[in-house]
Formats: sequence, structure tokens, C-alpha cells
Amino acid sequence: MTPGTAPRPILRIEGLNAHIAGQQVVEDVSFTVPTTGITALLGRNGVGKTSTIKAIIGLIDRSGVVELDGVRVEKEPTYKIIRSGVGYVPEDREVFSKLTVAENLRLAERDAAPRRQLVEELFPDLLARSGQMAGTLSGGQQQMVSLARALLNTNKILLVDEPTKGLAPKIVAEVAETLAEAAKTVPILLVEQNLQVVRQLAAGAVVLSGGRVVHTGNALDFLNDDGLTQRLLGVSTETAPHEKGAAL
Ligand SMILES: Nc1ncnc2c1ncn2[C@@H]1O[C@H](COP(=O)(O)OP(=O)(O)OP(=O)(O)O)[C@@H](O)[C@H]1O
Repeated sequence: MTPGTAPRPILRIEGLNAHIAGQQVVEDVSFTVPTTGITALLGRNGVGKTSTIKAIIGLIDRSGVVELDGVRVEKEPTYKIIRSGVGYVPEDREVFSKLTVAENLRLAERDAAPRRQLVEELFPDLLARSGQMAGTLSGGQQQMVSLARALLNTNKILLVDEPTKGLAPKIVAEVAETLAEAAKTVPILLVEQNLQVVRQLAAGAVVLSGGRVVHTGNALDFLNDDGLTQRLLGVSTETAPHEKGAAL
């Protein structure tokens, strides 16, 4: 990047390709994530959003450039990419169900000085449930454990995959609120199907279709373009700003 131009992104993906079971699921994907705020990774079911996230951290075979804070990391194993400052919150939450909330959090502590106070402030409910087996938590509470684990460490970026999936509207609002708070301290690449949450949180949007990037730009501009959202997501967003609580 030429000095004096746009600030360096925290994450730069270029020409990313990935295959699962012989099928190309990520095809020549290029985009950047800025150093602040939330960037939404959008698209219909099965277009490769989760695969893109997994490819970034090397959980599936891939080729292409993955640059974190100016450093190429695509040749590194997953654990080193994570250690270099990537917090991953997977779609299925992956809490240790037979361990308590406190144990789940302790296991995630990577830094010498984990940010326990921040986590306690953001998740008072988890503090109250620290002795409860994580497997007995509700879906929303498990999502909070998963987010809390990523926030305990100081990361350069969080990759958060469908955090509101399957949650009741009230809990969706709580998760969205937590993500907004988290985004004050760390940039987030967010896979999210709930467009009202995207509208509330995201500054930028990257839209995938058939494993390829088909649109990038300002998230609100995208969501306000009904024709574009119809074409790329198959949903109308026309009524979204007026219908509080409407699921899209
Ligand atoms: N383990 C797997 N085995 C075979 N095919 C897979 C596997 N995982 C994903 N795929 C396929 O890869 C493609 C991309 O899937 P991916 O989960 O990345 O999409 P997505 O955009 O995240 O979808 P969703 O919004 O439904 O979660 C899909 O066609 C999916 O069927």
C-alpha cells in the first residue's frame, strides 16, 4: 500500500480460494476490514460466509493472501494466526458443555493479563452463573460465553459467525448490544443473517454469492437499496427502518 493513502486495514484478504470435499466454496475472494467498527459479511444460505471465515484462519484448505495488520499469515498454522490476535467466535458456539462457565472462560485466557474486568462488566449474567455447567445454559447464554472467551484476550480482530442464530428477539437485542460494546475495543468481521442487527451495527458490508464477492461498500447504503438486497440476499429491506422488531 502506498504511504499517505487510506489507512492500512486490520485484515486484508486477496484472491482467497478454498475447497471443501472437492467443491470450491470460496472463489477469488478479496476484501479488507478496517481497523475500527463492524464489517458485515453477508449473503444467502450456503454462499460461503462460514467457509470464508474458516479459510481466513486456515481451518479449511485454502490459497491466497491473508494479511493481518500488515503481516502475511497465510502460511502460519491456525493456532499461530489465532495467537497473533484473531478472536474466533464460531457459529455453533463450541462451549465445553461439561465445564462450568468459569472454567470455560479460564481455558480461553491467552494473555498474561486477561481482560476479566471488561468481561465481568459486559456479561454480569455470566458472573452470576460462573459455577453453572455451560451445557445447561440457554443458547443466548452460551453465545455470551463464546463472545466472552474471545473478549478476554486483546485481539486485533474478532471473527464472529452468526451470533444471533436461533435466539429469541430479546436475546438477539442483548447480543447485538454486546457486540456494539465489544466493537468499541476491537474491529469485528461479522457474519449475520438478521439484517436489522446488521443495520444497527455494521459500517461496511461485503456480500458473497456463489463463493464470490459480489458487492462491497457502506452497509446502510446497501441495506437501503431494496433492489440490490432483493437481488443479492433475496429479501426486501424496504420496511425495515419503520417496523421496529421486524425480522428480515
Ligand atoms: N463439511 C462440509 N462438507 C461438504 N460441503 C460443505 C461442508 N461445509 C460447507 N459445505 C458447503 O460449502 C458451501 C458453503 O457453505 P458455508 O457454510 O460456508 O455457507 P454459509 O454462507 O456460511 O451458509 P449459512 O448462511 O447457511 O450458514 C455450501 O454449499 C455448503 O453446502
